[in-house]
Amino acid sequence: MMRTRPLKVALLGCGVVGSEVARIMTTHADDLTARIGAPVELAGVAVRRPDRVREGIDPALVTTDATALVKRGDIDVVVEVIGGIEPARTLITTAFEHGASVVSANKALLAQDGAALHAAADEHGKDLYYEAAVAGAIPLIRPLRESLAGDKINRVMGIVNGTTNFILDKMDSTGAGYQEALDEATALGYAEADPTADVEGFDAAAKAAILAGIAFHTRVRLDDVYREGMTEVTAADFASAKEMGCTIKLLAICERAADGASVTARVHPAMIPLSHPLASVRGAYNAVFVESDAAGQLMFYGPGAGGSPTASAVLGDLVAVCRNRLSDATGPGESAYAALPVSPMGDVVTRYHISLDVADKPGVLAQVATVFAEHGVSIDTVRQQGKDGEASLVVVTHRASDAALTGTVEALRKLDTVRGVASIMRVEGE
Ligand SMILES: NC(=O)C1=CN([C@@H]2O[C@H](COP(=O)(O)OP(=O)(O)OC[C@H]3O[C@@H](n4cnc5c(N)ncnc54)[C@H](O)[C@@H]3O)[C@@H](O)[C@H]2O)C=CC1
Ligand SMILES: N[C@@H](CC=O)C(=O)O
Ligand code: NA
Repeated sequence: MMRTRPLKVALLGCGVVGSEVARIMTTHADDLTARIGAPVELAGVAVRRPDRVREGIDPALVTTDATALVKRGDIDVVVEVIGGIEPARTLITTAFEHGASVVSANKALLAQDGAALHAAADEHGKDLYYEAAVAGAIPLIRPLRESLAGDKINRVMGIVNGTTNFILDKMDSTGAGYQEALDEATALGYAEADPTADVEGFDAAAKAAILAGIAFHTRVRLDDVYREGMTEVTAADFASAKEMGCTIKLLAICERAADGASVTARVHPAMIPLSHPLASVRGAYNAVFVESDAAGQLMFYGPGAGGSPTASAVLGDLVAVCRNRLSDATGPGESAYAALPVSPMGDVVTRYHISLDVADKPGVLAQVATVFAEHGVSIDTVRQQGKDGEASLVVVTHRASDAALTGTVEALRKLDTVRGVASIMRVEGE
């Protein structure tokens, strides 16, 4: 049954993502009408700089008063793509209060205040959808929230930040410098307004918090996620990785503990075997592995950043929310019933690659091996090579807890024969 009265959409932000959302809404108008069951029209576009020309957008729709737009009372769906915490948070809750549902791409806000925003949506009987917030164009939120709702998810691991994957890929494959690769990613529209969010791991950590919350039916906030960025990754690290038959990726890893009684969420650079599918993820692409009891291992892959890919996810949510509005229904809200504790990073068990600068003299290797043994960390391989009268000692461990590894490294630093700890990197994907 086709409705003729259009559903009204308010677009907040017309930047990299918002401008693509507006473009697709226009170019795909007929298809959207057929798929939704009613026309959908842009009722207003909130911007910061009204003087800029926005191709394909009626200037009469452009306003700098986003608050007045969300308060109109006749808006069906607010699409929030301005980013940041405020005024986005207030605009979203105001939208719910004035009868609108919300589609957002704002992972920073959802990781920080997702529970409160879901509560506001529930209070007003409205939808809050955010497929675009994690892994760009890749359908991941809805499969986790809906398709796998009958399964028990145990692990979500992968590359969820396009900017850093673009940089690491450039550094590894072309020898490009860090800043050069970051500048290119920014020019291509991949990076956050402040790229520190990308390179210091905050963006990936926000996404990890969102993924863990949905996968484990537990509230996980940004502060619960262990976070390391990729700014310390060096050409020497890539060389070490190559010697191991690995490359380096910034990974988000969310896991249910073996006893199922707790969960962990972490973001950090890691060595990945070249034989692992994640090793071949290029540019700003993302790839995420999901492991669950019944489905086994699933892989999701696609563009993780960029205006058009992200707009694809926003439009998918817009169609779903519009359909819900027409049938006076809402989709699934927050599910946090399991309320599992989030364990600290020290409880995480994985493998480690440690590079030490040591004195090249008898007994050093035995000393180092004893420290590992004293902390219960089993050594898998050791490689030593002379370096200017000293030596470089590379140790790869078997699986050990992060707490045991931290204690080992602290003890190694105290040895007179250890000149320094050149690098520590986790080894994943084996
Ligand atoms: N760029 C990407 O590849 C992706 C971005 N996102 C998220 O989408 C959101 C938007 O990102 P981008 O489009 O890349 O950022 P952007 O900076 O290109 O666009 C944001 C726009 O919002 C405008 N704006 C800021 N405050 C405003 C206000 N109070 N009222 C009206 N307009 C305002 C800015 O002037 C800017 O034009 C962010 O939350 C980001 O994390 C999510 C996935 C991918
Ligand atoms: N800056 C983000 C944009 C998409 O979420 C990224 O690089 O992944
Ligand atoms: Na997505």
